[in-house]
Amino acid sequence: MVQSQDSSLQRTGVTFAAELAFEDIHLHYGDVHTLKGISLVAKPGEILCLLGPSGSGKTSLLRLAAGLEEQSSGRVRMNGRVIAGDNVFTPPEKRSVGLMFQDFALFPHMTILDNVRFGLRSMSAADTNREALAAIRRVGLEHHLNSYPHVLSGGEQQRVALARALAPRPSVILMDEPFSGLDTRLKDSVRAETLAILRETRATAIVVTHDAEEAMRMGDRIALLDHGEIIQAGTAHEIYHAPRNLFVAGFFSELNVFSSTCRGGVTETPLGTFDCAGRPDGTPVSVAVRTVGLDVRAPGEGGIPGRVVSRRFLGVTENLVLAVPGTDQPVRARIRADELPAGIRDVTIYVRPGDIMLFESDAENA
Ligand SMILES: Nc1ncnc2c1ncn2[C@@H]1O[C@H](COP(=O)(O)OP(=O)(O)OP(=O)(O)O)[C@@H](O)[C@H]1O
Repeated sequence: MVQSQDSSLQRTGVTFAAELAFEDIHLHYGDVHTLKGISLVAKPGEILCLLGPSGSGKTSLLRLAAGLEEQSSGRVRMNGRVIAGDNVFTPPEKRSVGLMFQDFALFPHMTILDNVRFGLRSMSAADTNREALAAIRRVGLEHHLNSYPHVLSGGEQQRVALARALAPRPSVILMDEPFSGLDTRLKDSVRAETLAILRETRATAIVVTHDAEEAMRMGDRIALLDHGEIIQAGTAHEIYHAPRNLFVAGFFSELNVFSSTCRGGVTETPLGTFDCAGRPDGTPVSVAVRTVGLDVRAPGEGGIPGRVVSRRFLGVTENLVLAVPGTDQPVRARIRADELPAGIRDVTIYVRPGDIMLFESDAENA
Protein backbone atom coordinates (compact mmCIF):
# COMPACT_ATOMS: atom_id res chain seq x y z
CA MET A 1 0.00 0.00 0.00
CA VAL A 2 1.32 3.48 -0.81
CA GLN A 3 1.39 5.94 2.07
CA SER A 4 0.56 9.60 1.56
CA GLN A 5 3.03 11.07 4.03
CA ASP A 6 5.30 13.06 1.73
CA SER A 7 5.64 16.64 2.98
CA SER A 8 6.44 17.92 -0.50
CA LEU A 9 2.79 17.38 -1.37
CA GLN A 10 1.68 20.80 -0.19
CA ARG A 11 2.88 22.62 -3.28
CA THR A 12 1.21 20.29 -5.72
CA GLY A 13 -0.94 21.18 -8.65
CA VAL A 14 0.31 24.71 -9.12
CA THR A 15 0.56 25.05 -12.80
CA PHE A 16 1.55 27.58 -15.41
CA ALA A 17 -1.67 28.76 -16.91
CA ALA A 18 -1.73 29.19 -20.66
CA GLU A 19 -3.75 31.30 -23.02
CA LEU A 20 -5.82 29.18 -25.38
CA ALA A 21 -7.14 30.92 -28.47
CA PHE A 22 -9.54 29.77 -31.18
CA GLU A 23 -9.20 31.73 -34.41
CA ASP A 24 -11.97 31.63 -37.01
CA ILE A 25 -12.67 27.97 -36.42
CA HIS A 26 -14.89 26.09 -38.85
CA LEU A 27 -15.80 22.45 -38.45
CA HIS A 28 -17.74 20.32 -40.88
CA TYR A 29 -19.04 16.83 -40.29
CA GLY A 30 -19.86 15.83 -43.89
CA ASP A 31 -22.57 18.29 -44.94
CA VAL A 32 -23.13 19.56 -41.40
CA HIS A 33 -21.43 22.88 -40.67
CA THR A 34 -20.99 22.42 -36.91
CA LEU A 35 -18.76 25.37 -36.01
CA LYS A 36 -19.06 28.54 -38.06
CA GLY A 37 -16.17 30.91 -37.55
CA ILE A 38 -15.54 30.72 -33.82
CA SER A 39 -13.00 33.20 -32.46
CA LEU A 40 -12.54 33.10 -28.72
CA VAL A 41 -9.71 33.45 -26.20
CA ALA A 42 -9.43 31.80 -22.79
CA LYS A 43 -7.00 34.00 -20.87
CA PRO A 44 -4.37 32.52 -18.56
CA GLY A 45 -5.92 31.39 -15.28
CA GLU A 46 -9.44 32.26 -16.32
CA ILE A 47 -12.47 29.99 -16.10
CA LEU A 48 -14.29 30.31 -19.40
CA CYS A 49 -17.70 28.65 -19.71
CA LEU A 50 -19.01 27.48 -23.06
CA LEU A 51 -22.76 27.69 -22.70
CA GLY A 52 -25.45 26.77 -25.19
CA PRO A 53 -28.34 24.49 -26.01
CA SER A 54 -27.87 20.90 -27.07
CA GLY A 55 -26.15 20.64 -30.44
CA SER A 56 -24.79 24.20 -30.41
CA GLY A 57 -21.21 22.96 -30.78
CA LYS A 58 -19.78 23.24 -27.25
CA THR A 59 -18.33 19.73 -27.07
CA SER A 60 -16.95 19.99 -30.60
CA LEU A 61 -15.02 23.11 -29.62
CA LEU A 62 -13.67 21.39 -26.52
CA ARG A 63 -12.59 18.37 -28.56
CA LEU A 64 -10.69 20.66 -30.93
CA ALA A 65 -8.88 22.23 -27.97
CA ALA A 66 -7.98 18.78 -26.68
CA GLY A 67 -6.75 17.59 -30.06
CA LEU A 68 -9.35 14.80 -30.22
CA GLU A 69 -10.68 16.35 -33.41
CA GLU A 70 -9.21 18.58 -36.10
CA GLN A 71 -11.00 21.65 -37.41
CA SER A 72 -11.79 22.09 -41.10
CA SER A 73 -10.21 25.55 -41.08
CA GLY A 74 -8.91 28.14 -38.60
CA ARG A 75 -6.30 27.87 -35.89
CA VAL A 76 -5.98 26.87 -32.25
CA ARG A 77 -3.13 28.56 -30.42
CA MET A 78 -1.65 27.99 -27.00
CA ASN A 79 0.35 30.94 -25.69
CA GLY A 80 0.47 32.25 -29.23
CA ARG A 81 1.91 29.06 -30.72
CA VAL A 82 -0.27 27.26 -33.28
CA ILE A 83 -1.17 23.79 -31.98
CA ALA A 84 -3.72 23.05 -34.68
CA GLY A 85 -3.99 24.67 -38.12
CA ASP A 86 -1.52 25.93 -40.75
CA ASN A 87 -0.46 22.31 -41.35
CA VAL A 88 0.42 21.89 -37.68
CA PHE A 89 -1.24 19.37 -35.41
CA THR A 90 0.07 18.86 -31.88
CA PRO A 91 -1.24 15.53 -30.56
CA PRO A 92 -3.34 15.56 -27.37
CA GLU A 93 -0.58 14.20 -25.11
CA LYS A 94 1.75 17.03 -26.12
CA ARG A 95 -0.73 19.86 -25.48
CA SER A 96 -0.61 20.11 -21.69
CA VAL A 97 -4.37 19.85 -21.45
CA GLY A 98 -6.33 17.93 -18.81
CA LEU A 99 -9.69 16.47 -19.73
CA MET A 100 -12.70 15.73 -17.61
CA PHE A 101 -15.92 14.31 -19.01
CA GLN A 102 -19.44 14.17 -17.66
CA ASP A 103 -19.37 10.45 -16.90
CA PHE A 104 -15.95 10.86 -15.15
CA ALA A 105 -14.63 7.93 -17.26
CA LEU A 106 -12.88 6.22 -14.33
CA PHE A 107 -11.51 2.72 -14.88
CA PRO A 108 -13.70 0.46 -12.72
CA HIS A 109 -11.03 -2.24 -12.29
CA MET A 110 -8.37 0.18 -11.04
CA THR A 111 -7.97 1.69 -7.59
CA ILE A 112 -8.30 5.42 -7.11
CA LEU A 113 -4.53 5.74 -6.95
CA ASP A 114 -4.08 3.79 -10.18
CA ASN A 115 -6.80 5.78 -11.89
CA VAL A 116 -4.96 8.99 -11.07
CA ARG A 117 -1.54 7.50 -11.85
CA PHE A 118 -2.83 6.55 -15.29
CA GLY A 119 -2.49 10.11 -16.56
CA LEU A 120 1.14 10.30 -15.42
CA ARG A 121 2.59 7.37 -17.29
CA SER A 122 5.45 9.31 -18.85
CA MET A 123 7.03 9.99 -15.40
CA SER A 124 9.27 7.80 -13.28
CA ALA A 125 7.47 5.53 -10.78
CA ALA A 126 8.52 7.68 -7.82
CA ASP A 127 7.38 10.91 -9.48
CA THR A 128 4.16 9.28 -10.58
CA ASN A 129 3.34 8.22 -7.04
CA ARG A 130 4.22 11.58 -5.57
CA GLU A 131 2.17 13.56 -8.07
CA ALA A 132 -0.80 11.20 -7.94
CA LEU A 133 -0.85 11.28 -4.15
CA ALA A 134 -0.62 15.04 -4.18
CA ALA A 135 -3.55 15.34 -6.55
CA ILE A 136 -5.64 12.89 -4.51
CA ARG A 137 -4.83 14.75 -1.32
CA ARG A 138 -5.79 18.00 -2.97
CA VAL A 139 -9.32 16.72 -3.58
CA GLY A 140 -9.47 15.29 -0.03
CA LEU A 141 -9.62 11.59 -0.91
CA GLU A 142 -6.36 10.26 0.56
CA HIS A 143 -8.37 7.82 2.69
CA HIS A 144 -9.63 6.22 -0.53
CA LEU A 145 -6.30 5.58 -2.25
CA ASN A 146 -6.85 1.86 -2.52
CA SER A 147 -10.61 1.88 -3.00
CA TYR A 148 -12.25 1.05 -6.29
CA PRO A 149 -14.52 3.62 -7.96
CA HIS A 150 -17.76 1.72 -7.29
CA VAL A 151 -17.46 2.22 -3.52
CA LEU A 152 -17.27 5.99 -3.93
CA SER A 153 -20.26 8.33 -4.09
CA GLY A 154 -20.94 10.30 -7.26
CA GLY A 155 -19.36 13.41 -5.74
CA GLU A 156 -16.24 11.48 -4.71
CA GLN A 157 -15.92 9.95 -8.17
CA GLN A 158 -16.13 13.44 -9.62
CA ARG A 159 -13.26 14.48 -7.34
CA VAL A 160 -11.17 11.50 -8.51
CA ALA A 161 -11.78 12.55 -12.10
CA LEU A 162 -10.70 16.06 -11.18
CA ALA A 163 -7.57 14.73 -9.46
CA ARG A 164 -6.73 12.65 -12.53
CA ALA A 165 -7.16 15.65 -14.82
CA LEU A 166 -5.05 17.89 -12.56
CA ALA A 167 -2.29 15.44 -11.65
CA PRO A 168 -0.12 16.12 -14.73
CA ARG A 169 -0.41 19.86 -13.93
CA PRO A 170 -1.97 20.80 -17.23
CA SER A 171 -1.83 24.39 -18.42
CA VAL A 172 -5.43 24.15 -19.56
CA ILE A 173 -8.16 21.96 -18.13
CA LEU A 174 -11.13 21.12 -20.33
CA MET A 175 -14.33 20.02 -18.62
CA ASP A 176 -17.39 18.72 -20.46
CA GLU A 177 -20.55 19.01 -18.33
CA PRO A 178 -18.52 17.95 -15.27
CA PHE A 179 -21.42 18.10 -12.83
CA SER A 180 -24.29 16.78 -14.92
CA GLY A 181 -24.09 13.29 -13.40
CA LEU A 182 -24.62 14.60 -9.87
CA ASP A 183 -27.90 15.20 -8.11
CA THR A 184 -28.92 18.80 -7.47
CA ARG A 185 -27.89 19.04 -3.83
CA LEU A 186 -24.50 17.44 -4.35
CA LYS A 187 -23.92 19.52 -7.46
CA ASP A 188 -23.78 22.82 -5.56
CA SER A 189 -21.14 21.67 -3.08
CA VAL A 190 -19.03 19.74 -5.61
CA ARG A 191 -19.13 22.72 -7.96
CA ALA A 192 -17.98 25.06 -5.21
CA GLU A 193 -15.13 22.69 -4.26
CA THR A 194 -14.09 22.29 -7.89
CA LEU A 195 -14.05 26.04 -8.33
CA ALA A 196 -11.84 26.44 -5.26
CA ILE A 197 -9.42 23.77 -6.53
CA LEU A 198 -9.27 25.33 -9.99
CA ARG A 199 -8.48 28.71 -8.44
CA GLU A 200 -5.73 27.15 -6.34
CA THR A 201 -4.13 25.33 -9.26
CA ARG A 202 -4.45 28.48 -11.38
CA ALA A 203 -4.96 26.42 -14.53
CA THR A 204 -6.91 27.97 -17.35
CA ALA A 205 -10.23 26.13 -17.47
CA ILE A 206 -12.81 25.78 -20.23
CA VAL A 207 -16.04 24.37 -18.88
CA VAL A 208 -18.94 23.20 -21.06
CA THR A 209 -22.42 23.52 -19.66
CA HIS A 210 -25.97 23.96 -20.93
CA ASP A 211 -27.06 25.55 -17.65
CA ALA A 212 -26.87 29.37 -17.52
CA GLU A 213 -26.88 29.44 -13.73
CA GLU A 214 -23.96 27.02 -13.61
CA ALA A 215 -22.07 29.18 -16.12
CA MET A 216 -22.71 32.22 -13.94
CA ARG A 217 -21.54 30.40 -10.81
CA MET A 218 -18.36 29.07 -12.43
CA GLY A 219 -17.26 31.36 -15.21
CA ASP A 220 -15.11 34.45 -15.11
CA ARG A 221 -16.47 34.84 -18.61
CA ILE A 222 -19.14 33.06 -20.58
CA ALA A 223 -19.42 32.41 -24.31
CA LEU A 224 -22.96 31.60 -25.38
CA LEU A 225 -23.15 29.45 -28.51
CA ASP A 226 -26.04 28.63 -30.77
CA HIS A 227 -25.94 26.70 -34.06
CA GLY A 228 -22.14 26.74 -34.10
CA GLU A 229 -21.72 30.48 -33.56
CA ILE A 230 -20.86 32.62 -30.57
CA ILE A 231 -23.91 34.77 -30.00
CA GLN A 232 -22.42 36.74 -27.11
CA ALA A 233 -19.37 36.55 -24.86
CA GLY A 234 -18.69 38.46 -21.68
CA THR A 235 -19.02 38.35 -17.93
CA ALA A 236 -22.24 37.04 -16.42
CA HIS A 237 -23.09 40.59 -15.38
CA GLU A 238 -22.58 41.98 -18.88
CA ILE A 239 -24.61 39.29 -20.59
CA TYR A 240 -27.44 39.25 -18.06
CA HIS A 241 -27.87 43.02 -18.07
CA ALA A 242 -27.22 43.68 -21.73
CA PRO A 243 -28.25 40.61 -23.72
CA ARG A 244 -27.67 41.04 -27.44
CA ASN A 245 -30.96 39.54 -28.48
CA LEU A 246 -34.02 37.69 -27.28
CA PHE A 247 -32.30 34.30 -27.48
CA VAL A 248 -29.61 35.45 -25.05
CA ALA A 249 -32.13 37.09 -22.73
CA GLY A 250 -34.24 33.92 -22.72
CA PHE A 251 -31.24 31.75 -21.97
CA PHE A 252 -30.39 33.70 -18.84
CA SER A 253 -33.87 34.53 -17.53
CA GLU A 254 -37.40 33.24 -17.62
CA LEU A 255 -39.34 35.80 -19.64
CA ASN A 256 -42.76 37.07 -20.63
CA VAL A 257 -42.46 38.14 -24.27
CA PHE A 258 -44.91 40.41 -26.09
CA SER A 259 -44.76 41.25 -29.79
CA SER A 260 -45.47 44.89 -30.40
CA THR A 261 -44.72 47.88 -32.63
CA CYS A 262 -43.14 51.26 -31.89
CA ARG A 263 -45.41 54.29 -32.30
CA GLY A 264 -44.50 57.82 -31.27
CA GLY A 265 -41.39 56.66 -29.40
CA VAL A 266 -43.21 54.11 -27.26
CA THR A 267 -44.59 50.61 -27.51
CA GLU A 268 -47.75 49.33 -25.86
CA THR A 269 -47.95 45.95 -24.17
CA PRO A 270 -50.42 44.36 -21.75
CA LEU A 271 -47.89 45.12 -18.99
CA GLY A 272 -47.67 48.81 -19.82
CA THR A 273 -46.21 51.34 -22.23
CA PHE A 274 -42.45 51.25 -22.67
CA ASP A 275 -39.89 53.55 -24.24
CA CYS A 276 -38.91 52.63 -27.79
CA ALA A 277 -35.53 54.37 -27.53
CA GLY A 278 -35.66 56.40 -30.74
CA ARG A 279 -36.83 53.62 -33.02
CA PRO A 280 -38.93 54.79 -35.99
CA ASP A 281 -42.69 54.30 -36.07
CA GLY A 282 -43.69 50.85 -37.28
CA THR A 283 -40.56 49.07 -35.98
CA PRO A 284 -41.65 45.61 -34.84
CA VAL A 285 -40.25 44.80 -31.42
CA SER A 286 -40.32 42.05 -28.84
CA VAL A 287 -40.74 43.31 -25.32
CA ALA A 288 -39.33 40.87 -22.78
CA VAL A 289 -40.09 41.18 -19.09
CA ARG A 290 -38.33 38.88 -16.62
CA THR A 291 -40.70 36.82 -14.50
CA VAL A 292 -38.71 37.98 -11.46
CA GLY A 293 -39.32 41.57 -12.54
CA LEU A 294 -43.00 41.56 -11.69
CA ASP A 295 -44.00 42.80 -8.30
CA VAL A 296 -47.43 41.35 -7.54
CA ARG A 297 -49.41 42.84 -4.67
CA ALA A 298 -52.88 43.17 -3.24
CA PRO A 299 -54.90 45.70 -5.31
CA GLY A 300 -53.41 49.19 -5.02
CA GLU A 301 -52.65 52.44 -6.79
CA GLY A 302 -51.20 52.47 -10.31
CA GLY A 303 -49.84 49.28 -11.83
CA ILE A 304 -51.65 46.81 -14.04
CA PRO A 305 -54.71 44.96 -12.76
CA GLY A 306 -54.41 41.18 -12.86
CA ARG A 307 -56.08 38.02 -11.68
CA VAL A 308 -54.32 35.01 -10.19
CA VAL A 309 -54.93 31.94 -12.35
CA SER A 310 -52.61 29.62 -10.43
CA ARG A 311 -49.87 29.63 -7.79
CA ARG A 312 -47.13 27.14 -7.13
CA PHE A 313 -45.22 27.26 -3.86
CA LEU A 314 -41.51 26.46 -4.34
CA GLY A 315 -40.08 27.17 -0.90
CA VAL A 316 -38.14 30.41 -1.25
CA THR A 317 -40.13 31.55 -4.25
CA GLU A 318 -43.56 31.08 -5.68
CA ASN A 319 -44.59 30.85 -9.35
CA LEU A 320 -47.73 32.68 -10.37
CA VAL A 321 -49.73 32.53 -13.56
CA LEU A 322 -51.75 35.70 -14.03
CA ALA A 323 -54.42 36.89 -16.43
CA VAL A 324 -54.19 40.54 -17.48
CA PRO A 325 -56.56 42.63 -19.63
CA GLY A 326 -55.76 42.95 -23.32
CA THR A 327 -54.16 39.55 -23.90
CA ASP A 328 -55.00 35.87 -23.79
CA GLN A 329 -51.33 35.18 -23.14
CA PRO A 330 -50.80 34.07 -19.54
CA VAL A 331 -48.34 36.26 -17.65
CA ARG A 332 -45.87 34.45 -15.42
CA ALA A 333 -44.31 35.89 -12.30
CA ARG A 334 -41.81 34.54 -9.80
CA ILE A 335 -42.19 36.26 -6.46
CA ARG A 336 -40.94 35.69 -2.93
CA ALA A 337 -43.05 33.00 -1.32
CA ASP A 338 -45.80 34.00 1.08
CA GLU A 339 -45.63 37.72 0.25
CA LEU A 340 -49.04 37.64 -1.39
CA PRO A 341 -51.96 36.82 0.91
CA ALA A 342 -53.32 33.29 0.56
CA GLY A 343 -56.49 32.95 -1.52
CA ILE A 344 -56.20 36.38 -3.13
CA ARG A 345 -57.65 36.60 -6.66
CA ASP A 346 -57.41 40.21 -7.76
CA VAL A 347 -53.96 41.78 -7.71
CA THR A 348 -51.98 44.74 -9.00
CA ILE A 349 -48.81 44.14 -11.00
CA TYR A 350 -45.88 46.53 -10.98
CA VAL A 351 -43.07 46.06 -13.49
CA ARG A 352 -39.49 46.79 -12.37
CA PRO A 353 -37.82 48.92 -15.06
CA GLY A 354 -34.51 47.00 -14.88
CA ASP A 355 -36.28 43.79 -15.91
CA ILE A 356 -37.75 45.11 -19.16
CA MET A 357 -35.80 44.48 -22.36
CA LEU A 358 -36.72 45.52 -25.84
CA PHE A 359 -35.42 43.86 -28.99
CA GLU A 360 -36.14 44.58 -32.59
CA SER A 361 -37.99 41.61 -34.07
CA ASP A 362 -35.56 40.97 -36.92
CA ALA A 363 -34.53 37.66 -38.39
CA GLU A 364 -31.91 37.29 -35.66
CA ASN A 365 -34.60 37.19 -33.01
CA ALA A 366 -37.08 35.13 -34.97
N1 LIG B 1 -18.91 12.80 -34.94
C1 LIG B 1 -19.91 13.52 -35.43
N2 LIG B 1 -20.45 13.27 -36.65
C2 LIG B 1 -21.44 14.02 -37.16
N3 LIG B 1 -22.02 15.04 -36.53
C3 LIG B 1 -21.56 15.34 -35.30
C4 LIG B 1 -20.49 14.62 -34.69
N4 LIG B 1 -20.27 15.15 -33.46
C5 LIG B 1 -21.14 16.19 -33.33
N5 LIG B 1 -21.91 16.30 -34.42
C6 LIG B 1 -22.95 17.31 -34.65
O1 LIG B 1 -22.39 18.58 -34.40
C7 LIG B 1 -23.31 19.42 -33.72
C8 LIG B 1 -22.70 19.95 -32.45
O2 LIG B 1 -22.51 18.87 -31.54
P1 LIG B 1 -21.83 19.08 -30.12
O3 LIG B 1 -21.79 17.75 -29.45
O4 LIG B 1 -20.56 19.82 -30.28
O5 LIG B 1 -22.90 20.02 -29.43
P2 LIG B 1 -23.09 20.35 -27.89
O6 LIG B 1 -23.42 21.80 -27.84
O7 LIG B 1 -21.93 19.90 -27.11
O8 LIG B 1 -24.36 19.50 -27.54
P3 LIG B 1 -24.73 18.66 -26.19
O9 LIG B 1 -24.95 19.68 -25.13
O10 LIG B 1 -25.98 17.94 -26.60
O11 LIG B 1 -23.57 17.76 -25.94
C9 LIG B 1 -24.57 18.60 -33.50
O12 LIG B 1 -25.48 18.91 -34.53
C10 LIG B 1 -24.07 17.18 -33.62
O13 LIG B 1 -25.09 16.34 -34.10
